[in-house]
Amino acid sequence: MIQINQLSKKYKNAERFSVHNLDLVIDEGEVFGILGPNGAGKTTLISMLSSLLKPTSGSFTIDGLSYQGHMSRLKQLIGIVPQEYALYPTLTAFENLKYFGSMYGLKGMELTQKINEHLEILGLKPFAHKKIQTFSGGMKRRINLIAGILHKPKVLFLDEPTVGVDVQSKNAIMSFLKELNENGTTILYTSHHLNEAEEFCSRIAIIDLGTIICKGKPEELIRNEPEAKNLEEVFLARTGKALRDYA
Ligand SMILES: Nc1ncnc2c1ncn2[C@@H]1O[C@H](COP(=O)(O)OP(=O)(O)OP(=O)(O)O)[C@@H](O)[C@H]1O
Repeated sequence: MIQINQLSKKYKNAERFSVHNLDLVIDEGEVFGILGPNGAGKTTLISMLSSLLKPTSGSFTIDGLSYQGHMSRLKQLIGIVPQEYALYPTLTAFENLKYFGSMYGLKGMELTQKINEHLEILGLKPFAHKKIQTFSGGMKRRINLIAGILHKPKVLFLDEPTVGVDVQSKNAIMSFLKELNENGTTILYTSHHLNEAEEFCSRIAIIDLGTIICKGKPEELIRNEPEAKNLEEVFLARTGKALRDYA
């Protein structure tokens, strides 16, 4: 479903590559987790795959399509839920979702129905006509998520979808994502919540300094790391305890 070949990104004036010669294959129907310390290159990788950022070198295909020459078909195929809110604070939840849906060619009754259906599932129906600026972080995360999936993408890219939300919002988001995956959406997701990733992902890659340092099923990674009892212990054993500050 996603084939990544020797993908690299070096930002202008940067001293080092943020993603370096990365190879990865993600199969249809997977929930694939990209984990790594701050600055490891997770957002850079997802932004390239989402066509938001141009690679320095290397290539990738999604469902057999490369971003060169297939941009509009690729955009229809993928959904993006970025780490930063992409919402307009002075518009209502409904107006925001109408805007995002229309960007993907949805309109009329079909769009209204889809918006209402998703607001209902994620517990936001009573707030449909309230402005986003009055929403809590958890509510904004759920709207951000709906904005990324209204067009029923085959592949969904999520950059830390549960950062800064309470347990209730986190549960609502995760059970929604599980259902999406069960209905056929392939998911690529980044998170710093290792327990969540251990439970949610079919496979995981731990990346550091822009390269993959290990990958596999969560249980395999734990089994292969001497003395590790969970993914957090694998993560620390593989990436070390030093702080990761670069600028
Ligand atoms: N626009 C940019 N210009 C220059 N360097 C950048 C830019 N964006 C990111 N970087 C650098 O690229 C590296 C990877 O950053 P990236 O945001 O992809 O990491 P990350 O794994 O998503 O981190 P986090 O967990 O903190 O979100 C970092 O060293 C960062 O400083």
